[in-house]
Amino acid sequence: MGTVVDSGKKEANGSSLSEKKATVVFVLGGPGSGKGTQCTNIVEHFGYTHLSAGDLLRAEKESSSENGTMIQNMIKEGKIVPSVVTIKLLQRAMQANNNDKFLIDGFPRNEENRAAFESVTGIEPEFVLFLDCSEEVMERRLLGRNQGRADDNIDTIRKRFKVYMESTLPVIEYYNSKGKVRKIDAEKPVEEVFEAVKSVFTPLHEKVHFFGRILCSSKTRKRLPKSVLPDVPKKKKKSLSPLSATTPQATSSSRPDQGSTSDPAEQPSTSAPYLIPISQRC
Ligand SMILES: Nc1ncnc2c1ncn2[C@@H]1O[C@H](COP(=O)(O)OP(=O)(O)O)[C@@H](O)[C@H]1O
Ligand SMILES: O=c1ccn([C@@H]2O[C@H](COP(=O)(O)OP(=O)(O)O)[C@@H](O)[C@H]2O)c(=O)[nH]1
Repeated sequence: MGTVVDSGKKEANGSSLSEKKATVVFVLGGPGSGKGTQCTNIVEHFGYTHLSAGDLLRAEKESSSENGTMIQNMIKEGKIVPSVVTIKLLQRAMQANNNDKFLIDGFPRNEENRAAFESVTGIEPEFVLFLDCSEEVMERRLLGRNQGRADDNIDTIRKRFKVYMESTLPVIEYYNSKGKVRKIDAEKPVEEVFEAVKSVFTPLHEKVHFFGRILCSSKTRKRLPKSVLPDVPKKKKKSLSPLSATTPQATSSSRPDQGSTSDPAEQPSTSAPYLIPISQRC
C-alpha cells in the first residue's frame, strides 16, 4: 500500500499524513482523457476518496485572496501552478478526510510536483493509473465538456496539450521505469474503460498475503485477464522451457507505450503458479 517512507513529515496542523498510512494512487493522462469520469467510478466501486488537484485549485481560486489571481492566470494559460500551493491543498484535503485510500487526479503534473510531493508528504504512490488517449479524441471531449471552464477553449487546450507532452509524460515515464504504471486504453466508451480499470484495482482489494507473496483466490484468478497471470501447468510434467511462463504485465510495461520489465526479481514463480510476487500486484 502507498509506501510511507518517512513518518516524521507533519502538516501545518501538526498531524502526519504518514501516520495515516495513506494509500495513494495517482491518476494521470492528458486533459480530457477521462480522469475525473473514471475516478467517480473507482470511488463507487472501491471506496477511495477522490482528490482532483484541478478542482482543489479552482476552489482555492474562488476563496483565496492571496493566490486567487495567480491560480486563475495559470489555469487560463494552461500552466502548472507552483507545487507549494497544490501540495498544501492536497495535504489539507487528505488530513481532513478519515479515509486512508486516495485517488489523486491530475497530479503530479511535472517532475517538480512529483519530487516535492514525495519529499513533503513522505508518500509514494501505490501505482499510477495512466489513461492513454489521443489528442484528437481529447480535444473533441474537452470542446464538448460544457462545464463552463475557462480553459476548455481551443487556444488553452493546445497549450495544455503542450504542457502535458513536455512536463507530465516524463513523470509517467519515471513511474513506469519503477514498474508502477498501469496503462489503460482510454479511447473506448466509459464502461469499457472502467472494465479495464477494474481489472487493475480488483486484485489489489482481494489479495491475501502469504509469506511475502499474494495468494489469489481461484475466483479472482478466473476474473483476471490471462495475460496478467503466470501459466498454470495442468499436470505436473517436466517443462521443456522453464522460462516460458507468461509475465503478468498486461497493464504495466517498462515504457508507457510498450514492452515489459525483464528484471528477474520481478518475475512470477513458475513452480507455484497461484503465488505471485507482491510487486506484481496479483
Ligand atoms: N471514455 C469516454 N468516452 C467518451 N467520453 C468520455 C469518456 N470519458 C470521459 N468522457 C467525457 O469527456 C469529457 C472529459 O472527461 P473528464 O473525465 O472530465 O476528463 P479529465 O478529468 O481527464 O479532464 C467529459 O465531458 C466526459 O463526460
Ligand atoms: O496539479 C495540478 C493540477 C491542475 N493544475 C492546473 O489546473 C488546470 C486544469 O487541470 P485539471 O486536472 O482540472 O484538468 P485537465 O486539464 O486534466 O482536464 C491545468 O491545466 C493546470 O493549469 C495545476 O496547475 N496543477
